[in-house]
Amino acid sequence: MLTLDRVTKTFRAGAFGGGSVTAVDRVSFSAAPGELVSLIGESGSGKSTIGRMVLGLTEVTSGSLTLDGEQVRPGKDFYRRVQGVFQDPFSCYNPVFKADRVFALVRRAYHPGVGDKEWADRVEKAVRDVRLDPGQVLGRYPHQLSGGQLQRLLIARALLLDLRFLVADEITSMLDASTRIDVLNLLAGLKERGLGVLYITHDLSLGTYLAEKTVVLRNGRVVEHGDTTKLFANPAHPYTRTLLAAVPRLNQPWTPAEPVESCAYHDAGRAASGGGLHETEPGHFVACAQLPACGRNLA
Ligand SMILES: Nc1ncnc2c1ncn2[C@@H]1O[C@H](COP(=O)(O)OP(=O)(O)OP(=O)(O)O)[C@@H](O)[C@H]1O
Repeated sequence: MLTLDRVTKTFRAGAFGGGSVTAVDRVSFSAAPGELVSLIGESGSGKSTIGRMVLGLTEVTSGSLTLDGEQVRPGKDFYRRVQGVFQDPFSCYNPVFKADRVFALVRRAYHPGVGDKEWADRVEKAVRDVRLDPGQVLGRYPHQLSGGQLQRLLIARALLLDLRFLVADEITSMLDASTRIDVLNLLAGLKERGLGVLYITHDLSLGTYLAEKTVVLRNGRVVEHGDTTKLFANPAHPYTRTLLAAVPRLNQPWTPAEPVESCAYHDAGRAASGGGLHETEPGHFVACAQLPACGRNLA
């Protein structure tokens, strides 16, 4: 179980590091084994910073982030259980080495005692598990493989570890529509094996496809979270409603949501109960309970 409890990340920013940016502000949610949690928000809302903290790549400034009750401690044992897959699969491979060198690196680091035949069998199984034909992909250089194939090889690489949790950060944004669905189906298969997944995306429609839970972020804060079906059927926060209404149209520029942070109730709500989230229905939480007041800014 991944648990974030009021996790905050502040970066130093500005000339000589004099200023600071709060990229993530008291974010709380959890992801159980076999559950996919979709983290949605526009650019700069803090999604990747959360993903990086879960992966132990960025330190938490305050709050608690635990996996199965233990604080995230980057190291070999941790990365056996937690892995990340990112947007640009090409950047994860060294172009001068064959793509399946990523498997050899896993073997060297985590399974040095496994014999050649057994390792080859494990690699073949992992590659088949991500619906690739080993004969078609092994022994090839990255430029000889498609983005979708490379992305799937990275997931296969993760499967060779005792994986409990996967952070998938915009993994489908560089893929064409049909490959995107293939990769999403793959994530669905991983969930069925009991893997927890944090699925980071700015694409609402992809978020709903697989996620049990959705967390909507804005400027580093959770504005709404909960059961995906409930949240999409009955979005309570004006920002979520704006996101849902903002389906791109060919002849219309996308209009970003108006600020709602000035809403007095929003701040009062936060003060009232720490995280400030109000349960609008069982399993559905919103950052601001006096919604019409917030909505005023969006009217
Ligand atoms: N290392 C850093 N130093 C200073 N500020 C940072 C750093 N990393 C991120 N930020 C800031 O934190 C905020 C959140 O960034 P983050 O990359 O988490 O957003 P995001 O939602 O993932 O955006 P995108 O969808 O564009 O990737 C931004 O304002 C960003 O400029």
